[in-house]
Amino acid sequence: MAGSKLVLEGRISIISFISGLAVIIIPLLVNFGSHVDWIFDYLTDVNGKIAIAAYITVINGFLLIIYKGPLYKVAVRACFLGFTFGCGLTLSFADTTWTHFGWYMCSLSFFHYSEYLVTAIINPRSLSLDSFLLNHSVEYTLAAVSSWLEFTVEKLLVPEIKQLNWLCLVGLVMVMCGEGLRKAAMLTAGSNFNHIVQNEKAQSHVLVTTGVYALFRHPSYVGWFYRSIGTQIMLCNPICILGYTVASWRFFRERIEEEEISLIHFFGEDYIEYKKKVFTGSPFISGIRVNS
Ligand SMILES: C[S@@+](CC[C@H](N)C(=O)[O-])C[C@H]1O[C@@H](n2cnc3c(N)ncnc32)[C@H](O)[C@@H]1O
Repeated sequence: MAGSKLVLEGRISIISFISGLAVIIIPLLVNFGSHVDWIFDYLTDVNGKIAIAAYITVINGFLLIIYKGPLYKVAVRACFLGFTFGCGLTLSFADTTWTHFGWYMCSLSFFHYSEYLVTAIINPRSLSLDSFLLNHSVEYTLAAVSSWLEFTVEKLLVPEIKQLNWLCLVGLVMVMCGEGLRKAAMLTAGSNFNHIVQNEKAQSHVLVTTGVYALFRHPSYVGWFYRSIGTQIMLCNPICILGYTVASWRFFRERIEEEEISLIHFFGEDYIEYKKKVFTGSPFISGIRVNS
């Protein structure tokens, strides 16, 4: 991989993500006087909303003219994620009680975009629109929508629990560490990493046991697990903190067992030896039992 060029889809996704992200310059271009909370004024102002809507419409029009068919589908998704990141960033710096939701918007859009970009770098042969993980599963979508609903309802009924700054910071740190660990795992495993668990061994598939794989057997799942709980801590969503913890723990317990059956089939004794030495990384998950 070293020295090789990023595939066309990857390059288009970067341009499109930045085009969406550039929405942050709109409030900077418009002079709203010397208000301290001028970004908040801008966000709530009708003209501000019209400017944002006009911006995204124009950018989408450009993408539609420049890119055709499958390339447009990549561009529009990356642009939407960049736009969400930009709106989240603007909200984060605004003088509003929605700051932590702004952090959440940034973390969610960054996660989905970086999954695509890193896949384009490490394993372009497996790259597809699914690499954005936007349509991961019905359960995943339901979990996301539930967290937005819980945040909104509690913000209306018990607004004080949404302002626990220290807790939001703990969540933010968990999100950043989890995200970092996941991306480190993807970059370490390289072309051996695939969003779809492989049941047939590719000729080039080798067992990775170095870097973060020397610390944990399933570092990308560890990262995802803590990152997803971190998003709910950041939003101070008590119901979803519990729900996300239980649901993701069950999901990864099953997933790790299934994956390890294939890995033992692929690498035999080498994987069994590796399994003896290195912990899965997830609490109370030991992986597939092997009789030796
Ligand atoms: C979504 S990746 C997850 C990798 C790993 N479970 C983790 O959490 O970092 C799934 C793919 O990685 C492959 N894989 C998992 N562990 C591996 C290892 N130590 N070396 C090489 N390939 C591995 C599996 O065969 C599967 O196709």
